[in-house]
Amino acid sequence: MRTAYTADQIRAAEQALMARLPEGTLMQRAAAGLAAVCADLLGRVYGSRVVLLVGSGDNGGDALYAGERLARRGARVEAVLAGSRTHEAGLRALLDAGGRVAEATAIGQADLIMDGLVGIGASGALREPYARLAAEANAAGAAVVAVDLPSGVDASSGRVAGAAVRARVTVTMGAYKTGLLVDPGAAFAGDVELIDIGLGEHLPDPDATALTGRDVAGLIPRPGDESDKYRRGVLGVAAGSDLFTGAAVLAVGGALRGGSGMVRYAGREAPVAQVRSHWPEAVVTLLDAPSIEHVGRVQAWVLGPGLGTDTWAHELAVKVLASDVPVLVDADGLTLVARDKALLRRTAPVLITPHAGELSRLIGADRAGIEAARLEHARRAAAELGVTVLLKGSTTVVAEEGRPARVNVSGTPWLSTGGTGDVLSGLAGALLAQGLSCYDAASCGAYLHGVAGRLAADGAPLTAADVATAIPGAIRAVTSPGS
Ligand SMILES: NC(=O)C1=CN([C@@H]2O[C@H](COP(=O)(O)OP(=O)(O)OC[C@H]3O[C@@H](n4cnc5c(N)ncnc54)[C@H](O)[C@@H]3O)[C@@H](O)[C@H]2O)[C@@H](O)CC1
Ligand SMILES: Nc1ncnc2c1ncn2[C@@H]1O[C@H](COP(=O)(O)OP(=O)(O)O)[C@@H](O)[C@H]1O
Ligand SMILES: [K+]
Repeated sequence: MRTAYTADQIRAAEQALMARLPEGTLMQRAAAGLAAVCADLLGRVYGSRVVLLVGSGDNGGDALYAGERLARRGARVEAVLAGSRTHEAGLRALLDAGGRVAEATAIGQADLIMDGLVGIGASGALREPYARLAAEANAAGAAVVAVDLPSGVDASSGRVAGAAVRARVTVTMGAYKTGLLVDPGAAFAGDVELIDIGLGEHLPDPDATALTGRDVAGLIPRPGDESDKYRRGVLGVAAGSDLFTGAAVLAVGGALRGGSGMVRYAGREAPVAQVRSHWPEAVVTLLDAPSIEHVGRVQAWVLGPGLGTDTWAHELAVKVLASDVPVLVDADGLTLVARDKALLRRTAPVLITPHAGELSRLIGADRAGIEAARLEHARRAAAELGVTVLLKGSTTVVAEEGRPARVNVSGTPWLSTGGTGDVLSGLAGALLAQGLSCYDAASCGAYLHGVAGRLAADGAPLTAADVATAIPGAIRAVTSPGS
């Protein structure tokens, strides 16, 4: 599991560690790791041109000491001093090693640019001349290596309030910062290399985590010798309408690949006909009234994809949410509960799976604001609504009160096509039906959905149905990697 921390958490851990070490030790560890990554990127250090963008704090200090190391190996290292102050000892070390101070025009000549403008000490949007230097570095065409995090990205949230450095690689010190895992920040970070500076035992519980394939493999159930279809969990799907039949087909498609023992589909005439013809495996109930009385026992429900928002759909939502099993609410189900939030007050768990637009209706925030601060809004929704939230988008965030947010980056932008969300709701619902908590079902579902998206796309457009088809391959990839 990748663990990530806020700037305050990192700072506190650093202070605890620093108190036990001779002054400057941590910065030398950071600089050594940073110089090694830069040397790798350069291939040949001797004769290469390296430009350091140096801010007034210790982030600039890291850059200067790393620059010193590269200069000692024969690189031509130039420091652009952006702040009103400069880390003095670092600058002296660089100059002693043959580096020099240069104007910003040097940026255009660089083979590699090191962004040491600001790190975890930053506050607010980049000020001048930092913002201009960030833009020049982005325009230069050289590989940009961000020190600790790309300047302009908020370490704790991933917010980008103005100009920001777009890094090829970010060399982060001691531990991941939450803002490196969450968009928009994550998109600026490039590949993130973690340098161990010994913070380990001083770190508190993480602010956010990201599951790895191995974590997912450890969490998802596998059938045992004694399994039967009922014991493996039965999922109910209440989705689709006469207008939107595809959503029902896709949600059931995702559900059938998610490992539950059985999928029961309940709906109106048109989606029932479609689900029957696509999925002989599903047990289908044609509802002549909005009731789940005759559907049979299930261990969890998926409610909402393509369901419509009319009175009939509302009545069905009321019945599903009145059940005593976990319910995943998606799409039109979210519109229904946004109108009538009392529906969410139930004793069994609720997992909601909105995209930013759907979440905006639920918590009265605007969509762009949610996309700019995904973590904050997912957490706020979890707290206000008392549910687990899976916020979809370029980075998926799973938030639940009292637990670190889980961030998922296994996906691909090819997933941004109609219907993939319906597949996700079926898949995550199937995991709920197998007994996973909302938190685990959401984060494992998002992870597998992302991997399935990658497998389905393989560099070209995909359809939502392709994603559903690729789910078993994704499960195989995490449970038996290399096979
Ligand atoms: N303290 C240590 O021993 C270690 C520090 N480390 C490095 O030190 C960094 C933190 O250093 P600092 O606490 O000195 O802080 P930073 O170097 O991140 O930035 C603080 C400086 O930037 C200025 N600043 C803040 N926001 C700004 C903005 N929006 N626009 C322009 N200027 C802005 C401030 O005036 C301040 O002078 C870490 O990110 C990491 O790179 C690491 O080397 C690990 C060890
Ligand atoms: N840029 C992106 N990168 C990775 N995944 C994405 C991106 N955009 C969307 N997705 C994923 O694609 C799916 C889209 O779901 P959703 O918005 O509900 O679409 P629909 O309602 O058409 O099914 C979600 O799982 C989301 O996280
Ligand atoms: K930086």
